[in-house]
Amino acid sequence: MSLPAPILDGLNPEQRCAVEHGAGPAPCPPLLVIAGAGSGKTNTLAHRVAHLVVGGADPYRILLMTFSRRAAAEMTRRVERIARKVLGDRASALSGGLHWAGTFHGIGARLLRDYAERIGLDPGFTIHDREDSADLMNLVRHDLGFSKADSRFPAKATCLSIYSRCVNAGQPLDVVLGANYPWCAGWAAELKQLFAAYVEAKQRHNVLDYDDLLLYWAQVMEEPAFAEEIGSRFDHVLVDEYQDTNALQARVLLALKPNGVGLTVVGDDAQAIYSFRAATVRNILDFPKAFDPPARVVTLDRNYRSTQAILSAANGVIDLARERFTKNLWTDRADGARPLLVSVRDETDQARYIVERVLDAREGGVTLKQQAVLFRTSSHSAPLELELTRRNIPFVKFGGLKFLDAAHVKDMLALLRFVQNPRDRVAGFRVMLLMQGVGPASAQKALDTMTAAADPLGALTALPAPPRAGADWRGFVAAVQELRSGDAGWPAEIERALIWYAPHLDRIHEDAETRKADLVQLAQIASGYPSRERFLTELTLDPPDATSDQAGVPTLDDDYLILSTIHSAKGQEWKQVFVLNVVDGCMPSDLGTGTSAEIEEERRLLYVAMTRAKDDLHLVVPQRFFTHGQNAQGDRHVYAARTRFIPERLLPLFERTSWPRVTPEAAAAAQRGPRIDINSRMRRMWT
Ligand SMILES: Nc1ncnc2c1ncn2[C@@H]1O[C@H](COP(=O)(O)OP(=O)(O)OP(=O)(O)O)[C@@H](O)[C@H]1O
Repeated sequence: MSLPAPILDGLNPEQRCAVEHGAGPAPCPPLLVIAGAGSGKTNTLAHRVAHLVVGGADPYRILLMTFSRRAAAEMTRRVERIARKVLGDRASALSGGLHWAGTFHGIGARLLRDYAERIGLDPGFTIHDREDSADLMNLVRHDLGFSKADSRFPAKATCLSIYSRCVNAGQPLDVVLGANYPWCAGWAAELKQLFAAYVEAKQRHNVLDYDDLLLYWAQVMEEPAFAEEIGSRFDHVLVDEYQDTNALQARVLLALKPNGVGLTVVGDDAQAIYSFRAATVRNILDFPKAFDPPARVVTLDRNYRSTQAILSAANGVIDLARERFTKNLWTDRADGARPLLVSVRDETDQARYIVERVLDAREGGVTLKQQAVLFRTSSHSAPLELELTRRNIPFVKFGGLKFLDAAHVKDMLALLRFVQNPRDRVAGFRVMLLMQGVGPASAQKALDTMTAAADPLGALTALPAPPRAGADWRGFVAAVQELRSGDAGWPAEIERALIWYAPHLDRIHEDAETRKADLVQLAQIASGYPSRERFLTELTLDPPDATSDQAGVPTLDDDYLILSTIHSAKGQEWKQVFVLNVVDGCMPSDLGTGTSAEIEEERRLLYVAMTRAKDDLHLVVPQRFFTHGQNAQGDRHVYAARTRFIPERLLPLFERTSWPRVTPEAAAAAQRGPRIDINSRMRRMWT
């Protein structure tokens, strides 16, 4: 059975090729779909999966890997909708969604837990996010004596980045230092020692970091027996956003399906924006020839999203890229207005301009949610956030401070993680220090005893309370025991955890009440997961990333403007899009102009931002920026130039304007009224 004609007819010939590829009883050869921006990639992939299911593929044997959990959920929903149209109630196999849909890291975590016993891992392992990993790195760095005040040893975050790049890019330390961290090259021997000790510490504490999820998975796949066994669990493996995967992910993928049978990858090299995480566009470029015969390549270059005028400008920008593989996009949508290149005086005017335009559009029937403001770096939106708050315009921001980064949310999660895995030292340390009378030394001592014991919780219970902690300590031990027993059940145990945490929250934070609202939200999120373990794993791997000026994200019925970093805007579209600070220094970012590869990535970022717009696109260019480190009325500023990615020769693709407009009436008014001879006054000053 295949998708019926009315469903397939909605697809263009190339999309249909991608959907129907490999249908039938013969093994399905590998497929690469090069999908330009707005060319219906998500739609096509969803139809392909639905087509497979309708054709008889077992949904439990389909592995779908996307860039975020949100994307996986969206894809599953679409697949279900399409399959249900065809199969009706018989689509019930899909009722729980696709069983194996998620991110590379999430799927890795699940498989590692499944195979934990056989690969020598304790299945109760917990996962460290970047901040926890940096904390543990710091602990180890300190233990080795590298953190002495007089040494210029790299900071913990730098150490972690270096480690992470070695692991993800699969490159030796000296290569990574030479290419990416030349200022740290003198520390190669110490860094090696540090990383070895870091790995040992993770194993002692029974924790894995993000990179381990891929690294361990890749190592498991090196063993032919495991590779065969894991690969044979899936008939089809599909990967979205393949341009943003790294060398390790490609290794895992090729080990899962060495001959490429059942493998589909989708991506767009023009939208590769994650090389700072060691993603490599080579994965997508080298994919076809990894197989013999090479993978089939289907290119989607018809864009359904933007007007021709917006596409022409975006094509113009990406045409100047040094190296390009995909073709220019085309559309049969009407021309539309050229994107605006708007010159404003400074960031304050930029904010005012946007607010004015956003409200105009809303008057014209475009809801706030259909409009988005995009920026290179989270901090760029600060003046706009102020203006929006002042004007009472609700907004939700993506890609900035994460909900989970808030100290109180981290405290609660640390407690749950410690309960899940009492050897998790970073979690234990954080929780213990919340109590009055427990300092670093007594926490260290308690954790050392636990680490050395076969039964760490038994050891904790047997420990005497630190002298000044008394009742607090006993309450803590009782809470940990109770939570560990699982008597309250999940998610009710969150309430129990809160009972323990609330008095500490009240004591530590003046704004405890507002913070409690976040914890209520955390409890709500928790109720969406079947167990403590799944909650902790999924939340660490793909944290909710919206923060708003209010406590909590507005409900779905509310209308709100979207603010987002360009990275977080990936895969989305809006009717009207504003891009902030389209100037050199912000785009390309000062931080990203080291190498020509970095500059190329910044160019692609602008391209990604521009291709999010359906009807109206505004690129805003403030003329000057106030410098930091002066009082509010200070007037020190620097002048900025339009981004180098829009040179003179591209200007005809844009409509240039400045704001606020000087109207003829205002100009005429300046000509009327009293007159003075300013020149003679100046001369008189010296006579
Ligand atoms: N065959 C089609 N006919 C009409 N509209 C389509 C078709 N395919 C896709 N679209 C529309 O095109 C728009 C872009 O689709 P989608 O979001 O899947 O693009 P994408 O390729 O994932 O984009 P990007 O890579 O830029 O995020 C959507 O509004 C979608 O409904």
